[in-house]
Amino acid sequence: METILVREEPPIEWIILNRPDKLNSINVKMLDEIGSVLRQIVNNDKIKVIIFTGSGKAFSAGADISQFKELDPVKAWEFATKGRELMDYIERYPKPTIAMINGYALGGGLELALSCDLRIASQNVELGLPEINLGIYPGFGGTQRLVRLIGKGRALEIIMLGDRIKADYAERIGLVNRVVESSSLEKEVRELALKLAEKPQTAIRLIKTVVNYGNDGPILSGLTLESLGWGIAFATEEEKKRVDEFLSKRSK
Ligand SMILES: CC(C)(COP(=O)(O)OP(=O)(O)OC[C@H]1O[C@@H](n2cnc3c(N)ncnc32)[C@H](O)[C@@H]1OP(=O)(O)O)[C@@H](O)C(=O)NCCC(=O)NCCSC(=O)CCO
Repeated sequence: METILVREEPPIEWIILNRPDKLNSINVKMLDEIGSVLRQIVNNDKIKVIIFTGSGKAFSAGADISQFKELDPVKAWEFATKGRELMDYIERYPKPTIAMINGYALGGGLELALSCDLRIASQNVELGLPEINLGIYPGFGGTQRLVRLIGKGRALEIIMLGDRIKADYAERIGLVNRVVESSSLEKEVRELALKLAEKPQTAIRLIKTVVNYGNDGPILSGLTLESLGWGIAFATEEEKKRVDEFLSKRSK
C-alpha cells in the first residue's frame, strides 16, 4: 500500500491514512486502497471492528487539492462519485467502524469520519467543511450526512461558512460522539472497539442495516424494516444463548 497503513490486530483492523507530509489528503490511489482493504476483510470473521485514523498531525485535510487543476467538470464529477461511493460503502459496511480523529479532519477527511458509525476525537481536533473557500462544496457525501447527523441549521452553517470547529463544540452538537484527552485517544478507542467486538455480530449488522436503510425512506418503511430485522435476530445462536443465560440466572 502506498497511501495507507494497515494494522491487523484481531478483532480490530486499523486503517491508517498515511500521507502525513500532505496531511493525509485523499487522492484516487487512497480511495482505491481503502476500498481494496475493506473488500479483502469483509468476510474475515476474525475482524469485527474497523478503526480509521491518520498518521502525523491530521486525520485528513480532505481531498487532494493538488489534483484539482487536472479536473474538468466530467472528471470532477467522476472523482466526487468515486469518493462518495467509498463513503457509501463504509457507511453500509457490515462491520462497525470508528473514526479515531486526531488533529485536522477537514473536507473529505471529515466526510470519511461522517461515514463511520462512531467518531471519537482528541481535544486538539479541528473539524470542518472548508470547500466553500475553494468555490466548491463537500462532494464525498457531506451535504447529506452532516444534515442527517446534526440537523439542517447547524449543517448549513458549517458548510456555508467553512469555519473550523473545535472539539468541545463538535461534541456539543453531536458531530463527534466523544472527546478524550489526546494522550489516551488510542487507548480509549481500542477499548471501545473491543467492547463492540464482544457484542453479537449479527445483531450489530442488523442494527446498521435497519438504521442506515430505514432512515433513507418513509418512516413506515423504516419501522417495517425494524420489525423484519427483529425477527431475523431470533434466528441467531447469539440470541438463543444470551436469552437462555438471562432466564437461567433468574430462575435459580
Ligand atoms: C489543514 C490546514 C489548515 C493546515 O495548515 P498548516 O498546518 O499550515 O499546514 P500546510 O502547510 O497548509 O499543509 C502541510 C502540507 O500538506 C498539504 N496539504 C494540506 N491540505 C491539503 C489538501 N487538502 N490537499 C493537498 N495538499 C494538502 C500542504 O499543501 C502542505 O504541503 P507542502 O508540500 O508542504 O506545500 C491547511 O493545510 C488547509 O487548509 N488545507 C486544506 C483544507 C481543505 O480545504 N480541505 C478541503 C479539500 S476539498 C475536499 O475535500 C472535497 C471533498 O469534499
